[in-house]
Amino acid sequence: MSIENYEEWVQWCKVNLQRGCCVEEMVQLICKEGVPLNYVKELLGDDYPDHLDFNLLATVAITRNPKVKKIDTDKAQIFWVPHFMIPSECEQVISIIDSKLRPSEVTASNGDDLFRTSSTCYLEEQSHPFINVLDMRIAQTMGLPSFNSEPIQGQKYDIGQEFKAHTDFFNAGEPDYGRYTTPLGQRTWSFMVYLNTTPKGGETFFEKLDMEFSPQQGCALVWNNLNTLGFGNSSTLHHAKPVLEGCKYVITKWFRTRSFE
Ligand SMILES: O=C(O)CCC(=O)C(=O)O
Ligand SMILES: [Fe+2]
Repeated sequence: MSIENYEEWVQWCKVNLQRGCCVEEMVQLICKEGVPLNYVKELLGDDYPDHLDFNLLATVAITRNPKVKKIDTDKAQIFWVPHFMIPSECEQVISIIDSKLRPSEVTASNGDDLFRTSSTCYLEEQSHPFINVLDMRIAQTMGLPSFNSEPIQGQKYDIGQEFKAHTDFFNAGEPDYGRYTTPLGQRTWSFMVYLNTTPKGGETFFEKLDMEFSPQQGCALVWNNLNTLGFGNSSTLHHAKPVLEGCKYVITKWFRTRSFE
């Protein structure tokens, strides 16, 4: 082992493990200090979580499915799934969402009340037989187990409503990181389905890639929020642009690292 401050890192790991700190957050913080991953694994020994295989995560089934379109960029893994749901399925989910809606919340308030103005609801698997079918279809398409992913979330945007530029992963070092990542771990892949074709506006805009996607009924937009070291990929910054005409309905499912265990 030949990194600077080795003994200090050993102590730091010991103290923070004893304090019950989130190991994933520790891994990210040590990596951020420039310590290579193989040393981080050595420092944490048996406490290094085996489920953190981000290379495996980057090669899950959806990345190898010929019916899925890979978006042409080397900065992020983004996929477009045409006809993931048929129109009657979309209509059915829209009516379930309409019966459950409440205004959306953001995970950490940033002081901007207009940051996310859509309405939201959770669609737990047991809430409706079709939601269970959908949950399994999403997991199968991803090639990831659905347990330890978040329940499907439904959202509706009316005219003028949006979700300003944000990333879906949680930032290590931020005050609520531990709370958000316990017990499911970091967010990995985002799987979003457009339930209707919005006549104008409502595009999902990846500003760092200068790419945007218009809501098309039944199509899914899917992206990996992490890079192969497990860090949040800042190129996945995205903005759900304001709806200009009609409305927009989406469902989203976020997978988490602990689904690997
Ligand atoms: O509605 C969209 O286009 C994106 C939604 C989104 O980014 C989210 O819910 O995290
Ligand atoms: Fe998002």
